[in-house]
Formats: sequence, C-alpha cells, structure tokens
Amino acid sequence: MEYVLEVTSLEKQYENFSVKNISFKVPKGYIMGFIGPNGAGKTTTIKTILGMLNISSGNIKLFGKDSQGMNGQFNDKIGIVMDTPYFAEDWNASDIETAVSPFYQHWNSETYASLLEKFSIDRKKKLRDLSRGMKVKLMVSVALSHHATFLVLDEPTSGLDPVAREELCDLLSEFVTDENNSVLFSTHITSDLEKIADYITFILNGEIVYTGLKDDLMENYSLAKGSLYEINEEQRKLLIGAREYSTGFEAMVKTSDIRKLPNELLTEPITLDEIIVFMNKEGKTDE
Ligand SMILES: Nc1ncnc2c1ncn2[C@@H]1O[C@H](COP(=O)(O)OP(=O)(O)OP(=O)(O)O)[C@@H](O)[C@H]1O
Repeated sequence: MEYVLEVTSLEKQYENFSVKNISFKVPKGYIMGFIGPNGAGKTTTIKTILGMLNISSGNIKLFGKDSQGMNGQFNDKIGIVMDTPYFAEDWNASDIETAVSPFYQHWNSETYASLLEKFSIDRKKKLRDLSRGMKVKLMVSVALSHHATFLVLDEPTSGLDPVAREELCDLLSEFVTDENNSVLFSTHITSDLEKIADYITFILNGEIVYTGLKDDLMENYSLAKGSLYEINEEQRKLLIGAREYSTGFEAMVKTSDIRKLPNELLTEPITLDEIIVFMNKEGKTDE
C-alpha cells in the first residue's frame, strides 16, 4: 500500500501541553478522519504536518519524502482548508485568485471559475460579506484549483448547515474516486466521517489511541446498557467509561467481551461520537 502521509513518533511540546509519540499513515486513495475531543492536539498535529509549526522530534514523510526542510516543495500537491480563512477579509474571490495563483505552478483558472459557479459564490463579494459556509466553499475551491492530490481539512464543517456539509462530503467522496487523491479530515461532526471516511485516527490528550480502518473501530466496540445489579465485579472491569444512573448504566464495551456479560444486558452498535465520549471519560483505552 502507498502512503501519502507517514507520521512517525512525532512530538511537539508546548509549555503546558504536548503531542507525544504520534504515529499514523494516510493511505493513498482514501479518506482518513482525524478525531478527538477539544484540545486533544488535532490542530497542533496538522500544523506540524503542514510545516506551520516546528516539531520537537519525530519524522514526517509526505508523498514518500521527508518533509522537514522542504518548505514549499509540496505547495501544489497539498490543498489546505483550515477552520478560519487565511485570506484578508476585504478580498473577494477574484482578489484571492490574483494573490495566490502565482504561488502554484499548476493553478487552473477554469477549474476555479467552475467551482465558484458550482458553489454559487459571487466573485465580487468580499470575504467579510460571505456566510461561514460560503467561506469554507471558497477555501475548498482554492484547494481544488491547483491540482492538489492531498486535501488536509481542519474542522471545515463546524458551523455549516447540513446541506453545505453534505455538499462538502460529496465533494470529498468524489475527490477520492481518483485513486491518486487522498484526504485528511479533522472534524467534530463524526456522523460525516461515518458516511465518508475509510480510516480513522483518534487522538486523546496528545496521544494516538486508535489508527486504522473505521469499520474495525466501530465493530470492535459496542454500547452496553443495563442495571449494575446484573453484573459482578469482574464484569464491571469490562465497562469502558461507564455512565451510571439511578436506573442503570450505559458504557462502551469491547464487542469481543459481550459474551462475558449477562444476556440480560442490552448491547447495540456504537457511534464514533459515543466512542470519543466513552474513551475520553475512561481517559485511556485498555488496549
Ligand atoms: N501556540 C501555542 N502555545 C501553547 N499552547 C498551545 C498553542 N497552541 C495550542 N496550544 C495548546 O495545545 C493543546 C491542543 O490544542 P489543539 O488546537 O491542537 O487541539 P485540537 O484537538 O485541535 O482542539 P479543538 O478540537 O478544540 O480545535 C491545547 O491545550 C492548546 O491550548
């Protein structure tokens, strides 16, 4: 398998926080969802990958090559969409094209024009007068107009309405129908990832707790509900991040542990959101 991004033992230390021993790979041709609660280290990791932050130690390979010290080499190949626009607020879509196109060897004005049309973005409207959804679509248009083969999106969907999110998800799915294209997509809206991601990397307190196929993650864990009276001390240890109520409990369990629990307990498939919540509550995985 070919990888568009390989992160190995990455560390970035701030005074009061660090990402530690971060290792994961984005396979070429697929969408990798990057998830974790607020402050887990997603943006820090993404910024180090993009060379916006220096790393303390570790190694980052982009397109099979060490990326440190190669500033600008991957500009054309990587399309970046961050949660806040990085363009001046009084620029319009045409100003943005004039400003950024010289930096890209393969800028395509026709592609840009057709994306603006597809997204109904008025070229003359200043950024400050565009809605949040329109701003995201504008950044996506820029990212897709210089023949990028790797899109990196950091929480682009927060604040977007369901229609705009659906459009963005469709666009990303369409993007990876070309097997040369890949996506790293950080978002808190995990239902979007349930629909379109092939792989998931999950970061918690600056450390990776899962990286692999989305389906494996979602099949490896289940939701269990019932009364605490129904389970013994040994079985309680199988509960991950249990929430207790006066009437019973709700917890995540390993799907392979279900057979060790009483039949009376209700077990059902789990969502990515629930996996984040229960793992965060537990503060660790038990892998
Ligand atoms: N420049 C900085 N200097 C010091 N600490 C920082 C800096 N930038 C981020 N941090 C800290 O690093 C931690 C991780 O932040 P980061 O933005 O990477 O998390 P995140 O997972 O992207 O969170 P969110 O989902 O809320 O965007 C936070 O505690 C944050 O306060």
